[in-house]
Amino acid sequence: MWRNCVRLARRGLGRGAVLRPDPTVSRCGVSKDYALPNSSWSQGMMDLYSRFLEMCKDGTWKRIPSYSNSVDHIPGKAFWGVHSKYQPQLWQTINMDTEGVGFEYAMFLNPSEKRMVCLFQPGPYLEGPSGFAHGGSTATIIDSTIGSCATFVAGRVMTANLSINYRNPIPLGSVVLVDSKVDQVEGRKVFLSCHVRSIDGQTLHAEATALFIRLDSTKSLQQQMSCQ
Ligand SMILES: CCCCC/C=C\C/C=C\C/C=C\C/C=C\CCCC(=O)SCCNC(=O)CCNC(=O)[C@H](O)C(C)(C)COP(=O)(O)OP(=O)(O)OC[C@H]1O[C@@H](n2cnc3c(N)ncnc32)[C@H](O)[C@@H]1OP(=O)(O)O
Repeated sequence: MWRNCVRLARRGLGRGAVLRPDPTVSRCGVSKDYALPNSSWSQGMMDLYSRFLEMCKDGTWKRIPSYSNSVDHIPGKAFWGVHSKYQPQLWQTINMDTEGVGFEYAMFLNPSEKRMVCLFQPGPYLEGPSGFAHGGSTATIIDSTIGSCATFVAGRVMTANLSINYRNPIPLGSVVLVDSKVDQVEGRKVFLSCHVRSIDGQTLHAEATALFIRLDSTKSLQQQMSCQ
């Protein structure tokens, strides 16, 4: 909002002027795709990213952009925009304006396999044990990847259960592949699983299972979340 105001001011609009939204600016800030290469990405991250981009060419995989103001870019049934106050600013959690310090990532969807992968390079702000990623940051990237996969098949979902086994710590600055897939859909329940591996596939860092519940369309998100 503050950045919107600054922009309007820069466009020379004073008090009383009719304010038309700048299409490049959302309610929540300037639209920016955070899941694009930047100078903090290691060669390993770049190589993996290029490999997935290559696999996008025949349509098997799709790159998922990441804006902090909307999740409506996830293909499929996703649509969150109706709940204005609670419109998810999901990626605010993981998108940081300083490159390289937090979550550097890119997601790719394989629609026919109902599979979402995330290339993830954790930065120094995510430190838990000295030199390694905090388990909570690993949980966040797993939840975000699995959640995006669940969103693709079921639309508006929330995590009901997330179970993670941490097998090997993730060194800060390394690159791992978070690989998630839908195992089963039963009514409103979406069961998924996920593996986090080093890019050479030799190290299993974590494995997870999750249950996501599609939100009841007859209830508002506010009712469902018991707030207001
Ligand atoms: C401010 C809004 C921001 C929301 C952001 C969320 C998503 C972002 C948007 C798009 C997604 C894009 C990408 C996704 C990326 C990341 C996702 C992050 C998601 C989160 O970070 S999200 C925060 C943590 N998450 C919670 O804060 C949930 C708190 N919770 C609840 O809000 C309710 O609990 C809810 C809605 C889950 C269910 O409530 P409900 O009323 O709709 O459904 P109900 O309780 O009737 O359950 C129906 C059937 O599921 C079974 N069931 C339910 N829970 C179970 C469990 N834990 N274990 C085993 N079975 C379970 C029941 O037993 C019944 O089964 P049956 O039908 O067989 O009887």
